[in-house]
Amino acid sequence: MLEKARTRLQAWTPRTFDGERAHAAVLLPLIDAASPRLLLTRRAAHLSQHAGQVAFPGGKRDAGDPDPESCALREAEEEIGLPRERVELIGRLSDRRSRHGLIVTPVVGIIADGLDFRPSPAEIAALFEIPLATLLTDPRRHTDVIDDARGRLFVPSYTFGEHVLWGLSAMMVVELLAVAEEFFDPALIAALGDELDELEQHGALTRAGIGRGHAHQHRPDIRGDSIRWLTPDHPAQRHYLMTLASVRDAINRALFLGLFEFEAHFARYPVGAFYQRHVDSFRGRANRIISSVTYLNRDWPDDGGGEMVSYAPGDETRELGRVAPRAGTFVCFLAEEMPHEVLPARLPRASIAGWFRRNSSLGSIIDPAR
Ligand SMILES: O=C(O)CCC(=O)C(=O)O
Ligand SMILES: [Fe+2]
Repeated sequence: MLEKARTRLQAWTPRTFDGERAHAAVLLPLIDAASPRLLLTRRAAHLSQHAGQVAFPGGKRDAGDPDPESCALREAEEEIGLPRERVELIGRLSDRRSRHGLIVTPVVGIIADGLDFRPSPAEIAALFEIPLATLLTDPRRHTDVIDDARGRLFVPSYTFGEHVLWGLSAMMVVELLAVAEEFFDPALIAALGDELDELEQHGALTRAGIGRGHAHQHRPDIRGDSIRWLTPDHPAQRHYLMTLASVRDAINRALFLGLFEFEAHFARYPVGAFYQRHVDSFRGRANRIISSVTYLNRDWPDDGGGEMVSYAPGDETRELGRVAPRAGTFVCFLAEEMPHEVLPARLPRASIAGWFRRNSSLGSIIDPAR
């Protein structure tokens, strides 16, 4: 598992705060064991900031720290007595802004099992470890709704005995799990890619349009992909639909969204094709609640283009982020909220776009599937 985490973190582009230097750093220590564990601390009760809270070892950058890694390693050495030469750094996660306005860069490191820590009583009240496998079951006790400069965030709060892991540290854990864990088996992604190739060779794709029912029209100036709806008749497609049904259940458990159905289509964007900025559902008019996209492109080059660009809900000019369409990458977002577009690609681009639906009719408007 850590082998994968290593390669996946290396390929990950964490978000940074534009033009702002990170002012603090923390170390997420991953203990190398058959079932890897994450090492956490509870800060001493008498500290001036974040007293008694669960956190990763770390702190503010010194003049002597050339980068966030040096800062995190120095702090970990001071706080828990972890010698820096015992840490194999494997990557960074996205910067986070603390409640006090501090920008924190998380760095991830692997350490051996059975190291002898020496927590500093001045700073640390307790050290504890949580298996990644436990965190992957999403054992949240509740969900905190946090309004942040980037929008509203739903952040899990986990309780482990007397320790509560929440806030910034929980966000870091969620990102680590999302990056390090391979959600889809690469063999499934490859099989889906092969099925799409085959459908294309048999002329089974149709040019995608925009609008539903009578309003449906082909507008290659707006979107240039060709599609085919997934069916459970093919093993790989069935497996994909079943996996997404488990995602639906997990989302319903955590967020009470009442998602009911899932529909998805393969999409092939020829070289140079794009999909202009749009939202996938119009507020109150339809029942697509969450959009999902899974990319199928093996060995996608850094300069391949074809990124999906997302924009801030309510401010379509503010870019939120870009996702390269690399095989196995999976994205999910609120269908009515988030404008997004597909940039032209240098190579044919393959994906599966899907929607979790709520089954409802609103007055006289009955929203049909598709
Ligand atoms: O392929 C993508 O990245 C997004 C596709 C999309 O926005 C859509 O099909 O509605
Ligand atoms: Fe879309």
